[in-house]
Amino acid sequence: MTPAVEVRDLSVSYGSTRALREVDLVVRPGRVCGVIGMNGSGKSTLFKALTDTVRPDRGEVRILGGSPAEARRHGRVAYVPQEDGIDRAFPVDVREIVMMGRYGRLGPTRRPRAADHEAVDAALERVDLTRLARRQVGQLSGGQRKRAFVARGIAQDAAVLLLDEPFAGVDRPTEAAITALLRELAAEGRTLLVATHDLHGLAGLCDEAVALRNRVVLHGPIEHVLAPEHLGTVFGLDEQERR
Ligand SMILES: Nc1ncnc2c1ncn2[C@@H]1O[C@H](COP(=O)(O)OP(=O)(O)OP(=O)(O)O)[C@@H](O)[C@H]1O
Repeated sequence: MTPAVEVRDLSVSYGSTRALREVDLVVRPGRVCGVIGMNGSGKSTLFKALTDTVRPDRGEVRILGGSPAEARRHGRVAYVPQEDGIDRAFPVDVREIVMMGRYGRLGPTRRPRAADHEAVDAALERVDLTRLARRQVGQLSGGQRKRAFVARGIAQDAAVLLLDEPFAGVDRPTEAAITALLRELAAEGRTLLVATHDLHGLAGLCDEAVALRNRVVLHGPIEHVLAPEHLGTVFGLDEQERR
């Protein structure tokens, strides 16, 4: 089976800062993989490599067997940001955010067709935001905004979703609702990578996890990575103790 995500010997730097070194990672379709590590451990850089927004020093990245540029062009990969990067004062509503997931499919007129509107309606329904479809994005709660961006990925029909801190700032019921939704997406065969520095909530969401400290320090089933004896490896406590 072609892996959903395949990273071989990937190294990325920003000037003299080596953000990722010699990373190998294979994630099969339909899996939810946590990408865990402290601030600065390279999680965002890995996502940038998967979305073709950073140039690696060396190594190879494949999304469903193709290059990240192809995956991006065909809308196979969607990014669900932690902070949405949209000015809260910017006049855009939930429906328009979700419609952005269809942009890659719109013709030269950029005018959405019936199929695009239907896909947006279905995505809104799925994340339970139908009733807030015309709400300005600046007037949403953090949890609602996250769901709007997950809906954008659903409308895009992306096979691979990259989620940045999906539980940051959301309450427990919202966390449970987001977890259930993400598990459903995985059950449909989509692949999810979930970046976080917080281990909370991962056990119920992820099948597996990779721990980064600018390189892969651990990768395996979620219960293995979260085992108490591995926390030192995941967070680098073993190195601190040796100092
Ligand atoms: N544009 C940039 N220019 C220079 N250095 C950068 C840039 N982006 C990231 N870095 C550095 O690369 C390393 C990895 O950063 P990255 O953002 O990938 O980590 P992260 O795990 O996503 O962190 P966080 O949890 O804080 O978001 C860090 O040392 C960071 O300071």
